[in-house]
Amino acid sequence: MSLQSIKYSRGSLEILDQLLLPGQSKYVVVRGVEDGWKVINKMQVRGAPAIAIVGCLSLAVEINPEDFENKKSLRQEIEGKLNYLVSARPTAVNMKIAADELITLANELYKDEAIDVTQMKHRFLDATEAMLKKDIADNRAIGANGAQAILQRVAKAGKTPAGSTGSVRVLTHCNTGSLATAGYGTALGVVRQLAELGKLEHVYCTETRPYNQGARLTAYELVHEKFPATLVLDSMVAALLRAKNVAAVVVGADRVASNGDTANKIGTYQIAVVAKHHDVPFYVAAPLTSIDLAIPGGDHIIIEERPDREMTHVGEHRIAAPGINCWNPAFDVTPASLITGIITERGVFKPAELKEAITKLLES
Ligand SMILES: CSC[C@H]1O[C@H](OP(=O)(O)O)[C@H](O)[C@@H]1O
Repeated sequence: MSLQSIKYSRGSLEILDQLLLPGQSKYVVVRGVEDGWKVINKMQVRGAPAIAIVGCLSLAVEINPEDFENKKSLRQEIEGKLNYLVSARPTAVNMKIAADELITLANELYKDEAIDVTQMKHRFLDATEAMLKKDIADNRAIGANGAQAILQRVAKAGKTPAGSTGSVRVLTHCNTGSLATAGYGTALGVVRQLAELGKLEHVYCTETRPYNQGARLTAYELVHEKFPATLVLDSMVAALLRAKNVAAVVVGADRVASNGDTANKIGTYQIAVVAKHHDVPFYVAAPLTSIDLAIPGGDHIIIEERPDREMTHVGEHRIAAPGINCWNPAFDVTPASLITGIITERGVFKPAELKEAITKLLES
């Protein structure tokens, strides 16, 4: 049983094939950008941060053995291949942000006359490899910030925590753990931190149809960690919040707009509506690399639509009547008005504060 979604050393990249989990734990070799695009598009690896890291590392393993004639050809290769990788899946912004940052780096290295083409390549490889450690560090900070925010919210609301130790029950959706990142996770990182503090009474995870990230991946992580956890159907969320004294909902994000509207796995929006109805705080956990200040609101986010077969079949077994039409958006947008706070590695922000706060952080 492995929770390591990405295995990398310079010149070698493998990803855990998440289409086979939980039945099989099998790694797939990624030899270059074409392989990287395919494993992302097929969702053998998925999760906004993991998509960006695997995409960029697939370019790293491709260019590592190559001897480029000059800096211009290397720069052109980097820009062209990164922009191609962005097309693998349109909704998560992390790959686009990583591509833009690495293209900017390549342009700076290209202009720096003190650096030759070999040094330029190695500086670029260093930058792509740094993403792995940074993501894990960011996730641990998200976990700490999120756990503190939830515990303070519960205490302030005067709600009786479920457990005698002041521990809380939380609900999460989809998979936002080690299998969606370089490790530890975002929303599941908050769950891990609550557990490390001895404050996790119980965690509920939704199955998250049709890819079943919750039933197949989050449940896999929670069992691996031996957390007190229960799988629920997507259709059970209203009954759960009514009956089980859930203190907070914490989910991930694929793209957060500058006003706080958030695109996340399909089903997130209706969970937020139900949480509002039951006065349960609803948190989004996301690194700054998931925040897109270039767009004003959620209506500007492209929502990926996936193949009908992902709905009509479970593996090779057909579960829907042949001939029925399907609508299979992979994400929906939760309006900022339904979001209590956006948990990042640099702090927890109300949606209305987000743009100004992140702008200041990025400027500093
Ligand atoms: C930290 S993962 C963020 C996000 O990505 C997942 O989508 P997918 O499984 O389609 O890649 C899900 O929306 C998670 O919340």
